[in-house]
Amino acid sequence: MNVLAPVRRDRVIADLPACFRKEAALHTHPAFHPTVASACQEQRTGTVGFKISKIIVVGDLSVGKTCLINRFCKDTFDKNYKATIGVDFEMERFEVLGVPFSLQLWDTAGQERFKCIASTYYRGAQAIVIVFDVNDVGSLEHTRARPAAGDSGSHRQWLADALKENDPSNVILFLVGSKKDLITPAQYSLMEKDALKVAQEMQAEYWAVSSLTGENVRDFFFRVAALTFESCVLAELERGRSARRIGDTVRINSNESDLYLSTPRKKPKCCQ
Ligand SMILES: Nc1nc2c(ncn2[C@@H]2O[C@H](COP(=O)(O)OP(=O)(O)OP(=O)(O)O)[C@@H](O)[C@H]2O)c(=O)[nH]1
Ligand SMILES: [Mg+2]
Repeated sequence: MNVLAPVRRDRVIADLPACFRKEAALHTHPAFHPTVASACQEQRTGTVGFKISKIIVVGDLSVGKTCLINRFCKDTFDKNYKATIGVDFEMERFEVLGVPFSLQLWDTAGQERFKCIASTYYRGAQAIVIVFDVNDVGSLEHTRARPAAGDSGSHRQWLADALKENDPSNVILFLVGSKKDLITPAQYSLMEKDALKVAQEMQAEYWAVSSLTGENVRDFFFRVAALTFESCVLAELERGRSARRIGDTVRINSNESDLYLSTPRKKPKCCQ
């Protein structure tokens, strides 16, 4: 796809999309960070408009990573399982607060035998999306390294593996429960308690989606685009400032409603 193609009208983000659950959100601000909003208004976003941000999507085999990307990018759904071999990617262009912003969505293989190919593409991600199936508690356990009691065998450790190739303090994380259409509301509420705990431990933002019905898919990717954009602009501004004031400490993001972004990410327990 030509990255210079015009931005589709339905990829224009003028307001910060809301989080899914405030208990596990990257932040709960009602609007874009004021510094980001004014930088965009004054066209001081530096190279952000020319960059392509890499988003990697990881998780167990058959949890629905490919379907999630296809629902958003192509508005299609295939009920037949076709394993991803290695990796695949889709490009999506947005316009956020008037600034062009491109995301490269990397769809990786969940199957163990293709994982070594896929993991070579993990490097340089701005955001990591870790997908599990809300109907399969094992796939939630496999998102982090620590095995559940009594769970034996190989553990895929999606978070730890993806973080190994990236700077944990500069990457934003999303934990996504898929196939929400296959679970009853009662079962879902029970499962969500565990998922929120895992998301909090990872310092990830939690979402639950269905690629079959499309529920929350567009809202989720808009939130990914908006938060990745916000973090890119803040990083760009910080770089500009520190270049001008070498030796000065510049703190541009401090507010109590930031649940995760104002504190550097600790190494997750699973990596210790
Ligand atoms: N009911 C339902 N089925 C889904 C949903 N998402 C995916 N599936 C089905 O789950 C199976 C696996 O989906 P994929 O998207 O191929 O899974 P994947 O995570 O990409 O798998 P790998 O490429 O092997 O890692 C397919 O049969 C899909 O039709 C969903 O939201 N609802
Ligand atoms: Mg796939």
